[in-house]
Amino acid sequence: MDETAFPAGAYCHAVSRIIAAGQRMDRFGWVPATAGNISIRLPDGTLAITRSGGHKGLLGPDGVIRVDATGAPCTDGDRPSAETLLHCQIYAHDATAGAVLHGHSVASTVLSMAGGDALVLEGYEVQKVFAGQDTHAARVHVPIFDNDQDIARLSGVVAPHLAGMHAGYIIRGHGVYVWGADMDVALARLEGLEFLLACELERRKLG
Ligand SMILES: CSCCC(=O)C(=O)COP(=O)(O)O
Ligand SMILES: [Zn+2]
Repeated sequence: MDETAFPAGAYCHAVSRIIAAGQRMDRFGWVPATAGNISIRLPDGTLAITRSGGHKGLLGPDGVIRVDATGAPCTDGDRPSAETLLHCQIYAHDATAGAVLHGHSVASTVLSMAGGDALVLEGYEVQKVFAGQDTHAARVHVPIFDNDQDIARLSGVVAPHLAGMHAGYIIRGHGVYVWGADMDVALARLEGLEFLLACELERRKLG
């Protein structure tokens, strides 16, 4: 790592934030098995991101690696998240994004498999956690994209929709992507979105 590229300790701080975020997501059951991935943008534009295949609730410092803005590992042989390109795409699209979170909750998985190309959430006080949502009477539109094992192709489908998003997006039968200016904001948005999805699932069960 080029330690001169940003303040000393910034990488270590990012790693500890990612480890803590993984633990928090795990407590909610949003990263079962080896699901999910987490990243932080570093001051030089590179990313600290979870290594592919590890349990995100049990990360150690070795479970986080560094990639460049295109997703290429900074250390030969490192294998970043299989979904790194989706993180890179968000950072490239939004210059203010500082952290990206991806989880596989039951609610996002089940609701997205019920059909449709978006979830529209309305009437919930918690939706005010999203930028531009000043009242429960507004509508939060969360797009749903069909899952695809070809992440480059999937990112091409997501790309034209990024500009209009304020709460993140869902990949069908897979999970959510959420981001924020820093890890605290990203976690608050993830928690807010997952709360809304859990409510929506309960409402539909009530009929
Ligand atoms: C068992 S989860 C399948 C892969 C996935 O969707 C995911 O989020 C984790 O992949 P990664 O390469 O980031 O560990
Ligand atoms: Zn995933």
